[in-house]
Amino acid sequence: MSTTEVFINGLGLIGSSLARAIKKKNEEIVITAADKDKDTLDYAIANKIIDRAAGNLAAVKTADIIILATPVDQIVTTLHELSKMQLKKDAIVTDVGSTKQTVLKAAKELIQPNVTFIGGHPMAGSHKAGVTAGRADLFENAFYFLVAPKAKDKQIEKLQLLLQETNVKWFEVDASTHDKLVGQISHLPHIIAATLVNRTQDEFADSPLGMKMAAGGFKSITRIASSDPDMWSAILKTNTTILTTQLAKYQQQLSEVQDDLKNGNQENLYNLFFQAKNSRDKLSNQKKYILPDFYDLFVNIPDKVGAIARVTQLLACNKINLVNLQILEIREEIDGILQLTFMKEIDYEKAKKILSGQEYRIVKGE
Ligand SMILES: NC(=O)C1=CN([C@@H]2O[C@H](COP(=O)(O)OP(=O)(O)OC[C@H]3O[C@@H](n4cnc5c(N)ncnc54)[C@H](O)[C@@H]3O)[C@@H](O)[C@H]2O)C=CC1
Ligand SMILES: O=C(O)C(=O)Cc1ccc(O)cc1
Repeated sequence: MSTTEVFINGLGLIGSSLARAIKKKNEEIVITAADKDKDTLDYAIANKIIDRAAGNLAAVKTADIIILATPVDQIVTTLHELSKMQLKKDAIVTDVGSTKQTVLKAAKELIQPNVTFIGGHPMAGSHKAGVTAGRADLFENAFYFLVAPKAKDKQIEKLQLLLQETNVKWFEVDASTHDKLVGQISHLPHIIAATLVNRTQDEFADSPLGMKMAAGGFKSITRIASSDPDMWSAILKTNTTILTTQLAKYQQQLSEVQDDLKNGNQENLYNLFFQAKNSRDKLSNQKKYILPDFYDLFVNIPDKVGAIARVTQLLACNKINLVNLQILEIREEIDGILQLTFMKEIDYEKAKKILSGQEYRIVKGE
């Protein structure tokens, strides 16, 4: 039997996590990937996440399974491009985009004989992005939507077998139901988190200390505001009608709270929190389908040339695997704060010990 070939377009958090899961189960499957970012492909080759890096879509021609894992507007563009290319007989094209109606509409152009489109959407991820944040167990126990009006059972099973190592819970649904559901539980919360952060920032425009005093509650409700703007603006663009309605209903609830406050309606205000607590407590009691933890360490960086390079060098020399690095504050003549993100607690602990033994001060994460 010939080796299965997989082509992945977009090797960020989701694309690379799927690649890792595929390789974990079947090392012999050949994975070719394309990404607009060359460093991403270099990293993936160096870390054996994929076998071949492609400069364009040409290699899709020999692929048995094509996975589209770019921001959702780019998935639509790629589907238009694929519809003009000759794909392999019996090829399966799938995607991981967060909206499905727009994607399914574009996929209708894939009318080649024996080519099947299966819309997909894993309901797990993170506010972290990029190939370095991906992991084989990212989707463990998460729901994975399938929207496949034209696919036969055999083809769906083929995709499920390829992604078996992800250990997801498959859930077949139609595109419109999908977009309404994720609009309410995922897209609307991202809009609320982003607007809350911006509103609060505006409120404290003249007193930056206010924002710095934010406590646990503000941080947990706004965690997802750290998500990638490219990805989220693309999601909103492809779920506009549904989100407009959902936002209007949400605004209505906010207005009711405002009225209750103005009128001193304590009973309504009590019920607001009582009902919400009941529903939210039930959610917490469900089995944990949630995101894997990352470990963030915040380090004060002296205002010296090469100080950041020395941190990464120290970590590399001690074989500490860093998944993300972000400069949080850097102003002239003021020390900067570097946010170092680790996937494993052991890496985080080692880094903390090594850096605090040097000239660095751990400012958060102790
Ligand atoms: N991040 C999350 O939690 C989840 C994201 N999704 C969906 O998965 C898709 C990918 O998201 P992530 O992996 O999180 O984003 P990401 O930003 O980590 O990765 C996207 C990758 O696509 C590449 N890319 C962008 N435009 C491209 C183009 N035109 N051609 C080739 N490569 C291109 C980027 O360089 C990047 O490596 C999106 O459609 C998103 O809606 C689905 C479930 C969860
Ligand atoms: O980080 C979070 O809380 C998420 O909500 C992850 C996520 C982001 C986008 C999706 O389409 C599905 C899941």
